[in-house]
Amino acid sequence: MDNPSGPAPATDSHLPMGLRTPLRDDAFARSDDEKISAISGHFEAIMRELGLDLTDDSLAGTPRRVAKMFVKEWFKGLDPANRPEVRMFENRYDYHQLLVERDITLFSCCEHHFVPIIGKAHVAYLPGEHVVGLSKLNRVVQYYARRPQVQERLTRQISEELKQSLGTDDVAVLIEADHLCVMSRGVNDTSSSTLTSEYGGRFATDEALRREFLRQIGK
Ligand SMILES: Nc1nc2c(ncn2[C@@H]2O[C@H](COP(=O)(O)OP(=O)(O)OP(=O)(O)O)[C@@H](O)[C@H]2O)c(=O)[nH]1
Ligand SMILES: [Zn+2]
Repeated sequence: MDNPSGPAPATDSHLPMGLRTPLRDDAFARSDDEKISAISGHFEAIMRELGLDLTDDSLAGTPRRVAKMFVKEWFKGLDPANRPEVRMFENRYDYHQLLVERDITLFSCCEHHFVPIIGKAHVAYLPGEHVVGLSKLNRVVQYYARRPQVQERLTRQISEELKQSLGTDDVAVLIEADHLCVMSRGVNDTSSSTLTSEYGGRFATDEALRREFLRQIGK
């Protein structure tokens, strides 16, 4: 959704300072279409500098394609207008055991190199008086993944959002991901992967519960 110019809610104002994605105050002063036009021009300059011929049929549309991909797909989680609404339902089933949403597809982008981070997120919580629609767990993961990220902050942002939305500290998040910046350049290591986790409430204190979560996600 485009933001008209004017004050917009600051991204992550609901999160503690240290967990917020660093953004300028005027981050949403321009509409998505204005950003796509500007980024397209900047990316065209990069391609020119690399010596590419922008009159080539196959390359001509690339600057705009990349700009659109950045604004509308890869980085759409920067815009608070895209923050998913997480509605809770009364726990009529009286279900209070572990609920695990595992193997959530995760596409993110390394904020140091602007190349993909690809992996899976596993999240769990202990339902109290309310339960959440399952897809909302996936949506929360996707919202925070679709930003320039480091895996540690992504893990904690998802955990904090779920604690607030679900109204409980009993939340677990584990992310396993491959960083293309490690695989395709620099150390060029294609076999290592990165695991991060955050355990809140009873997951932090109850080792048996944590073990059960890890067993259920196959760890
Ligand atoms: N902690 C953390 N580091 C990350 C993540 N993604 C990438 N990095 C690291 O960020 C670091 C950036 O370090 P620099 O030394 O400035 O960059 P570089 O010269 O490209 O480093 P090399 O990758 O070692 O070639 C690298 O070590 C990356 O592996 C992440 O999600 N979390
Ligand atoms: Zn990187």
